[in-house]
Amino acid sequence: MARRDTRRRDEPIIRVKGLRNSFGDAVIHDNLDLEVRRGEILGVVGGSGTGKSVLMRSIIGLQSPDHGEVEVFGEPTLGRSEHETVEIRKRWGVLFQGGALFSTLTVAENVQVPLREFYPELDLALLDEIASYKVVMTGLPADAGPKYPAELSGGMKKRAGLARALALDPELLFLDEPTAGLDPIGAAGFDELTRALQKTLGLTVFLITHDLDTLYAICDRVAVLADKKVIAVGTIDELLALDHPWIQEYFNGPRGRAAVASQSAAAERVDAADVDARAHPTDVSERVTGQHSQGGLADNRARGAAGAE
Ligand SMILES: Nc1ncnc2c1ncn2[C@@H]1O[C@H](COP(=O)(O)OP(=O)(O)OP(=O)(O)O)[C@@H](O)[C@H]1O
Repeated sequence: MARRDTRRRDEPIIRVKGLRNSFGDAVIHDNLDLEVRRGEILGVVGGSGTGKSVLMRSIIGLQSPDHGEVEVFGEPTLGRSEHETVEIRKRWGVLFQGGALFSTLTVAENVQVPLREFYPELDLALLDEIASYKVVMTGLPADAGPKYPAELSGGMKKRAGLARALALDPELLFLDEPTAGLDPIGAAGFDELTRALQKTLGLTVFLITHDLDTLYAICDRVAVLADKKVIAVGTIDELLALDHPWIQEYFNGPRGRAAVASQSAAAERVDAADVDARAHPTDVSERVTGQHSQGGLADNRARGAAGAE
């Protein structure tokens, strides 16, 4: 599924311009602009109901905005048929809130859904092989493939959803609140996995989250939704320099401060782990599953979460 992309590396992968969404009289977005750069993890934050999921749905074509422009990989997506956007949709993967697995399908069958949709010519043996690979890649045990979602923990469901999102070897990954409902260790493990996948596979990640630890641990930039638009995009330090009440309260409140403390401690551990990793290099699959190093950040997030309470 290798593709040749002739676009310049510094062009945005997602460009949203003048977006407006409403439901009846309720205007959710008005003149919203956003650009997501190639290779970054962009965190998307905002109060509940500010329209983070509606924004993601507008980008991936599940929501028809009133007006505006959306380009993904340099191609417009709004107002085009499923058939016209098929080549674009093959290049992204989506993890919806809660995993959104089909409950009547096994984990492996869930992973195979996008493969069957976009590559109906693949035979069963190859589908099974790809599904097994994606399952292991997301840190699930190899025997998770034949299990049904009801047999999985919350964290395993998220990983299974991620395995499905990665089925088509996407360049762009959409994650909607991936750590919601996970305990601190599970959440830290998922963050590490996301970062390892992004680095190893060269992914661009659009990540909706309320989780401050996630923002500090893995996001390159953060976009803030408020007042029906993206009011600011930048690194957390850049956002902290802005005099906006919601931004100040969000990042400088008790949970924000706890996340900073936890992240500083984690960074020291990661530095130490990097030195160790250079001395004892591991192979790519181990790096992607993140299984060899899950302890460090998880321990610190647990301390951060405890400190935030
Ligand atoms: N299909 C729909 N019909 C009517 N209203 C909708 C629909 N989808 C979303 N909304 C409304 O749009 C607003 C934004 O919803 P959205 O799910 O994008 O918020 P969010 O920022 O992701 O919130 P949260 O952080 O709580 O998940 C909410 O008021 C929601 O009720």
